Amino acid sequence: MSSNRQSDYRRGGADGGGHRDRSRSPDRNRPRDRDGDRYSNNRNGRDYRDSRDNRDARDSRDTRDGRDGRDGRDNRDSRGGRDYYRDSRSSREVRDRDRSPAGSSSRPDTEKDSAMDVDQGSAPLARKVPISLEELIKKKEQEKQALEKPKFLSKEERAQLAMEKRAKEVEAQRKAQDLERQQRAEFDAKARVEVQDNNRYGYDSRIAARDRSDRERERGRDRAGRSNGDWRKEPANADAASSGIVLADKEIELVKKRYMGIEEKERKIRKRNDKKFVFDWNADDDTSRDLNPIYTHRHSAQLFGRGHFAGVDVKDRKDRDQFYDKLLAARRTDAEVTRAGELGDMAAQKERKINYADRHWSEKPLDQMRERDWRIFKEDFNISCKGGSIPNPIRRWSESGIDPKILVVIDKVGYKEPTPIQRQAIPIGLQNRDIIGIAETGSGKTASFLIPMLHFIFDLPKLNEQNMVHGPYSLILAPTRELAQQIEQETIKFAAPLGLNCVSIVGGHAVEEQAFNLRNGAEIIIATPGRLKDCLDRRILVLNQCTYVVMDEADRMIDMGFEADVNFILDALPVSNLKPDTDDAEDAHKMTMAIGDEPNQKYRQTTMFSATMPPAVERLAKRYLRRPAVVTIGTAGQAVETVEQRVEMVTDENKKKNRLMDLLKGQFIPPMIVFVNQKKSCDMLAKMINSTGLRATTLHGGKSQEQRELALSQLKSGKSDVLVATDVAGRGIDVQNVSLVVNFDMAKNIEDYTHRIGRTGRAGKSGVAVTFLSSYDTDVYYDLKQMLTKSTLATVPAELRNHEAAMTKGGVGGRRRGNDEF
Ligand SMILES: Nc1ncnc2c1ncn2[C@@H]1O[C@H](COP(=O)(O)OP(=O)(O)OP(=O)(O)O)[C@@H](O)[C@H]1O
Repeated sequence: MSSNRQSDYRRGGADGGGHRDRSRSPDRNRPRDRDGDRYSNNRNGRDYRDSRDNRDARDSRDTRDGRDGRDGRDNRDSRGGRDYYRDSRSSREVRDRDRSPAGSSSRPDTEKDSAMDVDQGSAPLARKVPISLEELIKKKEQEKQALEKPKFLSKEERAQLAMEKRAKEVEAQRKAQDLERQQRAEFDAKARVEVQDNNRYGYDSRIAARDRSDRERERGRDRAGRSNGDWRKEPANADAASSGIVLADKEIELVKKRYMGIEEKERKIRKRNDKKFVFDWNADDDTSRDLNPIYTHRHSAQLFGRGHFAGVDVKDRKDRDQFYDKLLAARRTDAEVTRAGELGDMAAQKERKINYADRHWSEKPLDQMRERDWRIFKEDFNISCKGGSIPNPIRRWSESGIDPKILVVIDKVGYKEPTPIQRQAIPIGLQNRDIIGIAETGSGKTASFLIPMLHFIFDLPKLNEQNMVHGPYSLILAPTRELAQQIEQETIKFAAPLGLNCVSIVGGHAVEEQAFNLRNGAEIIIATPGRLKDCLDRRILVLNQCTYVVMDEADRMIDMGFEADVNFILDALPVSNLKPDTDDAEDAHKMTMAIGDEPNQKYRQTTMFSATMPPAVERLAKRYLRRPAVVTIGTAGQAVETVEQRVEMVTDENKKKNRLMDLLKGQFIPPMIVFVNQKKSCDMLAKMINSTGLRATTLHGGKSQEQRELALSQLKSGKSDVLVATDVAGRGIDVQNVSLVVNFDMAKNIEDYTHRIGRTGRAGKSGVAVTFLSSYDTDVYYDLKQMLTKSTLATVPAELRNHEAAMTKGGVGGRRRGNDEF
């Protein structure tokens, strides 16, 4: 071994002993360069690359060999002057490694080192002397200091260390895997043997599975008993538990979240108008599950028997209730039982009483009707009234207090139930009070004044030779001949069976003829103002004993310029029976009594009825009516709700005609009425309609009375399909079952419009009214718009709704004919 060393020395020359060692060392002991290549085995040692590692290695060798003539201390100094330090222990390891192949010394490292250092520092190898104690201590001290110095590793060294560490880890992992693989292989082999055995002995795999699950559960319970007693948690932790780690649910969730990337629910951002309370924590943030024991022992519903609600056994509950009932009953004394019975009876009686008192008015006898019932009753029929003490309305004809003979007639006529206006106006009329009655078209106003009038006349002495010369007992004024005649027909229906005589005095007929009709006297006269005035003027008729006056469609009479005539007629009435303008006029008792000593003398009763009551009528009312009761059904002046109002904007005359024909030949069933504003338009349209196959007839002021009466009777009898008329037929004309009214020309004012469309939808039946509206009708745009808006069966066309003239009362572009003009 020493000869080897020597030869190495020789061969190495100036390269030094370090090089000798290297040549002998196996490859793995060679230092590596930065790329990991091993340095070449350079013989002369001069070709070493000038890498830091090489320099380190060379330095360390030079230091040991002392060939460069410098002592070890210098070397150490020079080493210390470099920008890095080597761990003294590492140095020793390197030295040991270099020396170990030589195996020349068995001395402890420290000794060797000391010896070498002494050799290197002071003398050549031959003069080796033992190291002194001081030096040894000094050396130890130096080494200790060196150890305490901070150590800095180069990047390569750090990489080397990391590589070694990783290699160790990989090795450990590989070993663990090998072990696991081996265990599994053993387990599989064992399981195969077991399965073979089981099959051999017919062991059912399902039983095996069940046993296995039983065992699992048992194990779970044991474990749960040890921990917190919640064995249901165990399966979730089974894997962890098998590895000796029991994780809480929360921890498992966190682990999952970390490794499986469970998405965090986004926190709700509270909006301004959102719910009042928005909690800014998630359900997951609730820690009560971990901390509160209530969650560890959750309650599960206990169900008893089939069909019972969770946790409630109905039968059991019933039994228990019965038990307590029996117990309470047994404890009660006889006196208590009797008292309880009495109290129960009293309560039941009280309830019956309340229920009885609260019955609907239709279930109560008249004498049990309370103020509240009458209020409800009036609301039910939309009745409103004002003016003094108003009697209660009529619920049934039988309760009305009307003379039974009249009731028989009413029944014969076929009026089963009174209409709303009849319910309120008749009892007021029977009290001999003055009335203003306003109700929609076709609502039975005629009977409202006829029935009290007949009742009134019944109290008066029968007309005979002596008293008939003083004229009729009652007078009905109507604006048009047709209406007067219609009222006459209606009156005859009631009066004739009662033995009362009625005569109409209207224009168009010879005065002589009417005088002839009056020859036998008449309790009731129905007249138009003009002709009646004529008759009064001519002394054909006197009104000396007339005590009941009706002005039907009073507003129309004024509208037609009859106000002066009406005044003349009313002034012709006797003044002796005028009501006083005091509270007595509202006193029913005083008003029904005879005046003074005259047994047949009664106060004059004056009534006015219409569907519309414009302010001008009030002037008339103030002059001739005494403390009238005003009865209104629904809203004054409103069109009847049974009429569907349609408005079409058609200006062009030809288009209007075409549209009219479309309507007449459409879905509507005759009779139908077409209103125009001019007489000539009536004839022209009737001709056109006749040419299409429909039968049309006309009614206007230019026709003879016979022609007018014929036209109306033809329409009523069904001989004509269409009546083309002016406003002459607009008021009060009652033709049954008119299905369609067409305003070919819009009426001049809203009142006329209301009466025109009221020819259909009468007596509770339904009808349609179509109105052609043009730019010439702006005067009525506003009122029409208001009326359509109020109706539930009408729609306002956009052209009308947005029209300038419909925005303000009176419209634009023309002056509205005001009521005060008359
Ligand atoms: N109580 C009633 N029961 C059944 N039908 C009735 C009743 N009262 C009136 N009528 C009928 O109703 C229709 C309309 O009656 P009426 O002509 O008196 O109405 P109106 O209110 O005077 O109408 P307008 O305002 O158009 O003159 C008539 O055919 C009449 O016979």
